[in-house]
Amino acid sequence: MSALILDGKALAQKTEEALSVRVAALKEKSGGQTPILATILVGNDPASATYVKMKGNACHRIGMGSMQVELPSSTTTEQLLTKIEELNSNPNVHGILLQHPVPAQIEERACFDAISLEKDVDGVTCLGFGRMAMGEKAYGCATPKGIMRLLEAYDIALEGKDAVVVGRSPILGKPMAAMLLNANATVTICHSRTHNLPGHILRADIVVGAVGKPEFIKAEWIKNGAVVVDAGYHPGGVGDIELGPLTQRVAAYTPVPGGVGPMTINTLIYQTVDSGERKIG
Ligand SMILES: Nc1nc2c(c(=O)[nH]1)N[C@@H](CN(C=O)c1ccc(C(=O)N[C@@H](CCC(=O)O)C(=O)O)cc1)CN2
Repeated sequence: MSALILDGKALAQKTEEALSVRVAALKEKSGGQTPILATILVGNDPASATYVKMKGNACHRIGMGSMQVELPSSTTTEQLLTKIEELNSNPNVHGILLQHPVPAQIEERACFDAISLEKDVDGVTCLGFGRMAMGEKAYGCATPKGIMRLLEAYDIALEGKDAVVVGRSPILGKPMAAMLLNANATVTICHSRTHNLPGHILRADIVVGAVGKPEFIKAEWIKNGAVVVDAGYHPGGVGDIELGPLTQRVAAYTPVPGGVGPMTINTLIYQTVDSGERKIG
């Protein structure tokens, strides 16, 4: 059996074409206004700098504006909150992205939650999470929402399926589980204290690797015919799941790179275009 490749890179590229059309229409209608995403990078973590740059490039490709805010590693929570408030009240800004992680002295949760709901296009606020989990309108958290969009594009059935999410972080594992539950999957969340992790994963029709540890989830723990989603990306181009032997015996899988990562950025800009249309259009 040869598995279906859930190609996030191709889907993101295709979606960008449609987003460019929407941005151009908005620009025409408003006499030149486009949605604008404000990105905030605190400190000098090279990976974070790369991701923020990739987000700015994606905005540029679809003709949308971006505003890059760069703050030093010594930034305090209060200083960051002041900057977020400034962006909340700037009518030209339609989405705000605070790149995670921030330096240790900053209360990241307080800063995420300071982002106004209408500009929370990265889906990181408690309010947005709560609304999403309750089935109310809110922008989804970028990576899990990107995964849901990818599964939908490839017609992967979720209803009644056993889904196991490995990882419980606030911007990945927890919202992923809530989104799968909203799609009527039967969801198990596994984490560092889970007993018999292989046993849980072996039952899964859908496995989501969201632990942030290279090849932590072993191929032998995954049953034949499962759908494998890997949200990890580590040096050497490996994810959280040991993929190699699986490609011949699972139903579908996300490649690393080129699977979940591009959908994270695509979902961020997709939701910023939505936000821009609400304000400008
Ligand atoms: N505020 C946020 N912070 C972080 C998020 C997030 O969604 N919101 N996610 C991650 C990092 N991340 C985006 O910020 C991200 C990671 C990886 C990729 C990606 O496209 N990776 C490529 C490979 C990388 C490359 O080509 O250099 C891939 O998988 O194909 C995009 C976004 C943590 N922080």
